[in-house]
This record gives sequence, structure tokens and C-alpha cells, in this order.
Amino acid sequence: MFSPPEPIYTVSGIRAIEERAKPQADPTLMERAGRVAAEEAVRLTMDRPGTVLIACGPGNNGGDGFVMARRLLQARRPVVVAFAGKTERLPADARAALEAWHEAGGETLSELPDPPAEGWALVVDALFGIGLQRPLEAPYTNWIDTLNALPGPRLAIDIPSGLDANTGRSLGRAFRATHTLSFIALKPGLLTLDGPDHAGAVTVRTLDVDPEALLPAEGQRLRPSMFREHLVPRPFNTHKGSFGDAGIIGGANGMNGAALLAGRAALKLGAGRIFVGMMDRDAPAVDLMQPELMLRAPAVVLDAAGVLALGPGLGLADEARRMMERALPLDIPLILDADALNLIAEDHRLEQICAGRRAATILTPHPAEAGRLLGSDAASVQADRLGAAAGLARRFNALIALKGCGTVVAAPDERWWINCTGHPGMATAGMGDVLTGLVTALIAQHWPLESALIAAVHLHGAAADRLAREGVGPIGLTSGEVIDAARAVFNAWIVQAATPLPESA
Ligand SMILES: NC(=O)C1=CN([C@@H]2O[C@H](COP(=O)(O)OP(=O)(O)OC[C@H]3O[C@@H](n4cnc5c(N)ncnc54)[C@H](OP(=O)(O)O)[C@@H]3O)[C@@H](O)[C@H]2O)[C@@H](O)CC1
Ligand SMILES: Nc1ncnc2c1ncn2[C@@H]1O[C@H](COP(=O)(O)OP(=O)(O)O)[C@@H](O)[C@H]1O
Ligand SMILES: [K+]
Repeated sequence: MFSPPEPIYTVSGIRAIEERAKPQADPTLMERAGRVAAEEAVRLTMDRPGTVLIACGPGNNGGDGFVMARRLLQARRPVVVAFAGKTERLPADARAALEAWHEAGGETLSELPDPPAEGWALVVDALFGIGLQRPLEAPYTNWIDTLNALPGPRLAIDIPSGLDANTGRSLGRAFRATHTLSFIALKPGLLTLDGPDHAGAVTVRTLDVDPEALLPAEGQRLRPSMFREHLVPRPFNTHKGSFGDAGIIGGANGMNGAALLAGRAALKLGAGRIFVGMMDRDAPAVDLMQPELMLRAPAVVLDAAGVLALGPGLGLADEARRMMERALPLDIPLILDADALNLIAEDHRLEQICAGRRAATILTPHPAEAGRLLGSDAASVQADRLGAAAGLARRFNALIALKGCGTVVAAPDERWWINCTGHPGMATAGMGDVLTGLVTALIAQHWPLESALIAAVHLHGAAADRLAREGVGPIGLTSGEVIDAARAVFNAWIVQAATPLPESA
């Protein structure tokens, strides 16, 4: 549960590590990669006798495949290699690996063979790794279509072919793996956008290289160990004033529910008092499902809150704009979501006030909101989620959570994290409002901003994962259900964090 965060590197980072590790590497990194890939194949086919198919490409990813094939053959495992490249154009290491494969008695086919009657025991994709340069075309797209149509386990070597290792975009076509064995360290593309749909279960083998000793981690996969120090039981001698006054402003006509969901999430994650400012003058005076929430006029909430979230159901009316004008200069932490972001995107003056704030700011855009803030669009944001999140963090001098599959959290000082909890059942109205409430509650309880944001993002997904395991969703999961599950997961984390490690650990 509290395993250390895992480093993530972009392609240039992995290349730099490789350069530094290579001179000392004996056996070579490719030899090590092929060996661990063969081990993984043996593991995946423990109860599946039969032939392993390895599709090898024109670069070093193909070289890994040749080493893997040789190792499997030496272990008396039937293996068939199809090579989609030209021997004379292979890089030196890969060419040596092909020669060693042939010397060991192996053969290469130039086309993908038909599967045997009993099917392949395992299909291995060693076509392209981190050297993919451009969208795939025929014949590679045909190879990948054929491989993707085969039943049984499918293992990608380093990264599924066709997936951009930096962005997670499928370039033209991408291999759909059930398992990915990635070398040295995680790459962002495995964890965000199209990555999780193509990578399956991801395992990292470092090849006996300590990446962080050679290059500081560029990013990290989000883990509870990163905020463990704040997961502490409450002292007995406390009162509601000890846990902060959270404000939520939103809930315009037709969108009352958004502000209430955020308020309920803040309440159930432990904020001391929650004031919800409803923009809709006809909104109910009390949330009958959650009467603990104090529904007040938005202007009253501005004065009462120690931390303020603006946006859930805020609307784009002039009143909402005026509310933003009053809130942005306040010297308290602000969480800006939904229409608060849309208002800033369409008003340069608001943008300037926001970027110049002295107190801390958190923005939680989904890709379309991020696109509006950047003056681009959702597609451009999705083409480079890390770049978009980092760009927003710099532009607004704020912490950013760019939501979606593999939420990217970015800080203004260039650090970034990718979250791997959550599932597509969360793609439902109101889910972002719940996240806003969770962040607000942790800040109200005096968590440092960065820890509050990464913890809330991780918790939000972990709560949805827990519900799915219990049969609540993934499809049809509701945002309200996630609030109760987040409370349960959060309290369980605190218990686990307080449990001392066994002596032997
Ligand atoms: N880093 C490490 O530490 C270690 C790395 N190792 C392994 O090496 C892999 C990286 O190898 P790599 O650099 O040779 O790149 P790779 O992915 O095989 O592809 C390059 C080839 O593909 C071609 N090509 C590219 N795009 C194309 C397209 N769209 N359509 C068609 N062709 C395209 C490109 O040709 P070109 O662009 O010049 O036409 C070139 O021939 C890495 O993922 C890992 O598996 C391990 O051995 C040990 C440790
Ligand atoms: N496919 C997915 N995988 C993981 N998380 C997802 C997925 N789809 C949505 N989410 C999460 O659900 C939330 C949706 O937020 P948002 O788009 O703002 O919804 P809304 O505006 O309806 O409240 C975000 O936290 C997002 O990261
Ligand atoms: K691959």
C-alpha cells in the first residue's frame, strides 16, 4: 500500500540513462532485456503449453525480441519469430542478436504465420519501442491488426508498438497487450490517454540499472506513500474549528447539484464547517439530504471561507463573473474548476488576476477546459497531456490536475505526477465536482496544497476502484456513491499508515 513512488521518464530521459548505463553493462542491456522478457513469457505460459510467437521490428525493440527468442529456445520452448525489417538496416546490437538467434538454430519468417490449431501460447510484440517516430503505416498496421485479433495473452516488449511513449497517443494503430514488460522505468505513455487501454498490466524490470542514480526522476507515479505523513489520526482534544471552514461557490440555476456534490464531498472528507454559496437565488435553503451543509448567499461564503472552491455549476452569467472578480484577489487558497475556468478562459483580465494571485491556486480542468485556458482545444491538450498540464502550471503559477484517463498533476516548478487509480465508470456527470470537494476538505484541514491535491486525486480514483471491486459499477457508478467510498478509503488509509511496519521490513 505504501510502496515508494515509481519514477517516470520520457524517451529522452530513458535514452540519457541508457547512455550512462551502457558502458558498464555486461551483459548488454539488450541481452538483459531479452532475458527478462523470456522469463516473463515463461511466467505467462505456465499453464499454456504450445508455441510462442514473437513479432520483431526493424530496431532495437526487435533486437530484444531476438534475444528473448534465443533464450526461450535454449529453455526448450517452441518459438516462432517473424521479422518485419531488413537485416542490413538493423542497429548493431539488434543485428548481433539476430545472428545469435540464427546460430542457436532459430529461423525468421518474413510474414506473420497462421496460428497453429491450438493457437499461440503467447503473442509477443517486439515491433517498435521508444524509437517510434511517426504514425504506423502498412505493412506494420496489418501486422498489428493481425496480432490484435489473436486470442490469448499478448505481451508487449517495453511499450505496445504504435503507442507514443511520451504522450500515450496511439499513432495510427497500436498493439493491444494484455501485459507490458517495460525496461528501466515507466514511460508516461503507458499511464495516460490511450496507454492503459493498450498496455494491460504493466511490469517494470530495471535491467539492474538504478535509473534515479543516473538521472533524477522526471515524473512520478502517484502513490499514497507520497502523502503518508499527513495520514494521521485526529488528536482527541479537537473541535470543528480545528478542521477548517471550507467554502464552495457554484450551483447556478439548473446546476444546483454540482455545488451540493462538492459540499457533500468536503463534508464527508472531514472539513469542519462547509458553506455552500448557491448562485441560484431560487435554490433550496437547505440540502435536505445533507442538512449539515450551510447554504448561504455566495457573498457570505466569500467572507466565511478559509479555503474556497469556485466553479461547480457556477455558470457563465455576469453575476458569476463578478463573483470571480471578488474571489480571485482573496488571500486564501482557491480551487478553480468547471465554469470558473471557463470564465477565466474568456476574460483576459480575470486570467491576469488569477495568474498574479499571491495565495495558492489549484486548477482542475478536464481536457476541454484546459484547451480553452490554453487558447487551443481538447484534441491539442490530449495530444500532449504532460505538456498541457505543465504549460498551465507555468502560465497560472498554480497546481494543475488535468483530469481524465491518467490524471496528470503538474506544479509550476516543472514537477509532475500521473495518477493510475480510477476507471471509465467515473466518466459521469458530477464526478469532477466530487474531486473539487475532496481537495477543498483536505486543504481546510491544513494539508499542504500539493499533498492535498495529489491525495485527493488518488483517493477519488481509489474510491471508485473499491466500489467497482464491490460490484458498484464501473458502469452506472454515481458521483454521490464515490463520496461515501472516499470517506471509507481515507479512514482505512489512516489506520494503515498508523500500523507499524513488521520488524523484518
Ligand atoms: N533504452 C534502453 O535502455 C534500452 C532499450 N532497449 C530496446 O530498444 C528499444 C528502442 O530501440 P530503437 O531506438 O532502435 O527504436 P525501436 O523502437 O526499435 O524503433 C526504431 C526503428 O523503427 C523505425 N521506425 C520508427 N517509427 C517507425 C514507423 N512509424 N514506421 C516504420 N518504421 C519506424 C526506425 O527507423 P527509421 O525511423 O529510421 O525509419 C528504426 O528502425 C526500446 O524500446 C527497448 O525495447 C533494450 O534493448 C535495452 C535497453
Ligand atoms: N476514463 C477515466 N479513467 C479514469 N478517471 C476518469 C475517467 N473518466 C473520468 N475520470 C475522472 O472523473 C472525473 C470527471 O471530472 P469532470 O470531467 O470534471 O466531470 P464533471 O464536470 O461532470 O464533474 C475526473 O476526476 C476524471 O479524472
Ligand atoms: K513493442
